[in-house]
Amino acid sequence: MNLFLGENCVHYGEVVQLPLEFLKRLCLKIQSERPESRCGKEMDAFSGYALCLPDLTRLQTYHFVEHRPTLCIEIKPKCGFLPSSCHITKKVKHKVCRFCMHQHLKVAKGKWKRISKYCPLDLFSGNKQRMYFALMSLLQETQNNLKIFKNGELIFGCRDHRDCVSDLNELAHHLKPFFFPANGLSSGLYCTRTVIKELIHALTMTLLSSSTTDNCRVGDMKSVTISQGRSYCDASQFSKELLRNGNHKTEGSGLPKGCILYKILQAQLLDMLDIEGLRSLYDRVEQYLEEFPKERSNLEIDGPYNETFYEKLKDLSTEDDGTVTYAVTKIHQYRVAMTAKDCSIMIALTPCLQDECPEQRCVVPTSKSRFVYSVSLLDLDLKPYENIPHQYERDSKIVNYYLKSLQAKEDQHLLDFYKENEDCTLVFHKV
Ligand SMILES: O=P(O)(O)O[C@@H]1[C@@H](OP(=O)(O)O)[C@H](OP(=O)(O)O)[C@H](O)[C@H](OP(=O)(O)O)[C@H]1OP(=O)(O)O
Ligand SMILES: Nc1ncnc2c1ncn2[C@@H]1O[C@H](COP(=O)(O)OP(=O)(O)OP(=O)(O)O)[C@@H](O)[C@H]1O
Repeated sequence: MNLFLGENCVHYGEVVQLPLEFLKRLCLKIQSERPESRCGKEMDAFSGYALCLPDLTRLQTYHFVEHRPTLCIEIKPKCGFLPSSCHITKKVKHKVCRFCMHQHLKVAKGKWKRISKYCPLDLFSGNKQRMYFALMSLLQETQNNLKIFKNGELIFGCRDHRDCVSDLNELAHHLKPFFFPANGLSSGLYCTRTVIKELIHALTMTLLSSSTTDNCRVGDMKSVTISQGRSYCDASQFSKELLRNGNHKTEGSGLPKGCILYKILQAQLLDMLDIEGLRSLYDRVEQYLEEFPKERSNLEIDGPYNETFYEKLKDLSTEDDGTVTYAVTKIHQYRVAMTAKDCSIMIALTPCLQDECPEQRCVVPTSKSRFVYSVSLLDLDLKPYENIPHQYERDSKIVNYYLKSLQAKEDQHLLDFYKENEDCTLVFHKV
């Protein structure tokens, strides 16, 4: 993932050995504090090893600001494009993004109370207006897509599904000293709006800023284009609003090459066949492994995830020659894409003075303040090969449920229409 996303934002951490007794106690402690939906997960307490990562809620670049107050915004942006694969069987997948469809199922299952107005395609559009709408929607309905930390402590967003702190006035109160250090802003609605606007501006700037100094190889790969697919989602509230106002063109200004959203999107786009196209390739590999189980390591299903592995990912052709090699390459690419679709961005911001920090590209100016920032990525462990059948089932569940709720909504509209027009409805009965 480092080669796709750049070493500046990827932290491998350090493998550390820990006493088994300590790990066992830690495991028990964590298990009792897990949100209900994650109780099925278990920490590996028997390996004796752990991964020690830096605290990514803190600034990762400049150490002279180490003791200053820090804000960190964690965003889990999810999948930022509409698939265009010819293997797709349900047309709706070309028009409505996975996140927006999934919202309906999540609300029905009780994972979240309300449908979010956030649409990843707005965030990944590179269009500042659409990005503003996306970030504002995240602030209004954080779900598990937005968290804000102050000095390493969670002050906004969900700790778990029952414990969701998302009072914008309270957030503005926390943010005011960062964005308006000299005060001068009265409190109340105006203040909240102004402070939140400043936060969104700072986030947009960091998400669009390009890093030129890392070893990211996105440029090495032929970039995967999304021109075949549309750049907006039919379910996005932003697009609907535009259409309602008679504007039929949803703009996507495009992302600057090298910015974090561009890199994540490029990695996501390695999913070129969609899970519907991938499923049969998975079956091909499974069948082969049944016959030749020892080949598993030669096919590098479980790594090592090194340069050779990375080189293989560069083959973007989608012409199936019927070989196991082709199937394995597409599976590897899919796993990288899925990882990029589920990772989180940590943006750390620390105030800095006018004459501090010579490298302007690491500074984001706001109306009354100035911040040094660092961008890091979390949750980059490659999604397992074994997940593929599960992904396939989940995909069809999401799409089917969405279609069902769409149909129910249409039926309701029709019913309401008939009710409203009851007086003048002529009904013919067969005699
Ligand atoms: O499939 P999705 O899009 O629901 O993503 C899952 C996430 O749900 P989300 O939609 O973000 O609320 C899900 O997030 P939560 O646990 O619900 O916060 C996990 O990140 C899951 O990954 P893994 O199986 O734990 O490795 C994610 O599963 P993968 O599909 O990435 O394996
Ligand atoms: N290095 C870090 N620095 C700061 N915060 C972190 C770091 N790692 C994780 N977190 C916080 O913890 C949350 C959960 O982390 P993560 O998603 O990596 O756990 P996980 O691997 O999904 O856990 P599990 O699968 O055991 O439930 C993140 O969303 C983030 O808020």
